[in-house]
Amino acid sequence: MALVRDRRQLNLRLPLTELSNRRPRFPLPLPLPPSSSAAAATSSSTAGSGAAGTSLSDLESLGVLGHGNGGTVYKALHRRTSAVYALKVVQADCDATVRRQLLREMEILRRTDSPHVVRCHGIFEKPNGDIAILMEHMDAGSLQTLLEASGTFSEKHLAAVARHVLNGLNYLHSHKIIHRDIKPSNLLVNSAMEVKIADFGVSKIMCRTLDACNSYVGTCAYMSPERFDPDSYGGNYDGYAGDIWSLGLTLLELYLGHFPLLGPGQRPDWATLMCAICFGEPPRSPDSASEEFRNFVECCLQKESSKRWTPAQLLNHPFVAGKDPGACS
Ligand SMILES: Nc1ncnc2c1ncn2[C@@H]1O[C@H](COP(=O)(O)OP(=O)(O)OP(=O)(O)O)[C@@H](O)[C@H]1O
Repeated sequence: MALVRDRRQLNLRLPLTELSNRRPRFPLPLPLPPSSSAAAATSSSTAGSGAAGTSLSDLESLGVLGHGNGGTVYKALHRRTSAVYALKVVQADCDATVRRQLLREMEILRRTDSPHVVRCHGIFEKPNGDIAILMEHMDAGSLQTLLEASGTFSEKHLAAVARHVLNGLNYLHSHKIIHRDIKPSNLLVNSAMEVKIADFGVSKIMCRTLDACNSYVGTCAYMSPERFDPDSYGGNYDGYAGDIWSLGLTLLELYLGHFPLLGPGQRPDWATLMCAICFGEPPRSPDSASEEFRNFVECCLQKESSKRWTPAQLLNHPFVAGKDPGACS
């Protein structure tokens, strides 16, 4: 687990292109997510009070769930209903990169309504300009924290994890959204052991089916070869297939208990990762894994992006298909 901790301490996230210093105001009124459950809260340009009657002042902080690049996520109690939420607060004076990620995240959360994607219940702007995103609380942490606690995942557990994430990716991709940062810490888990996709700060909404998707953003360790080195792969690439590569690496990491492209204890750095991803053979499951799991991982970790299976195809793969469709307990 030391490796995992080491890796998290390194800045493997690639910077977004800096915006100009001119800071646009957030577009108001802030959009509501489409879900009916969004009625739990709404947004406003003033004190965050909305049509459904919920305001930020109805929420009480129960503590900090974590800190991200741009903000702090609080566990928040809705006093009237006793419902518990996660409230992500990004300060008004955040830098341009964080602001841009926040706008992306807000836009995607506004569009998504799926049981496999962390649900947004409202977006508020506080009077001081801070932005607060009210989300469903995923009370069992992330796959990263579960991995650190358990060491490795069983194949049965992994099949359930894979099914949940594939359903989420199937939903996102069918809505032309590419996540671009699938990794254990962005896959959140609740006490029903449902796994949901979170953190859309570097995601992209494709305007047309064949849009190029060559922005160099995300966490480089989980990047597909064609994203890491687009020139060698003809420039543009299929970003949807990039999410599948990241999923394959994630599942293999959960199986092995360490990041698959590096040996246990090996310190990750940019050059090592670059060589492993672009010049090495894709990582494969060890002999101890079942044939089904080995083949599933191989279907995800194809260097040639066109050979990677789609989420719909993978949902029919024997590793996940036909098994207990329940949660990943
Ligand atoms: N809906 C949620 N329920 C429970 N915990 C959450 C929720 N959303 C985020 N968290 C936790 O809060 C912490 C910060 O999350 P946030 O999305 O701000 O950043 P991050 O994904 O960790 O990092 P970065 O901003 O660098 O991508 C993480 O530890 C995450 O697990």
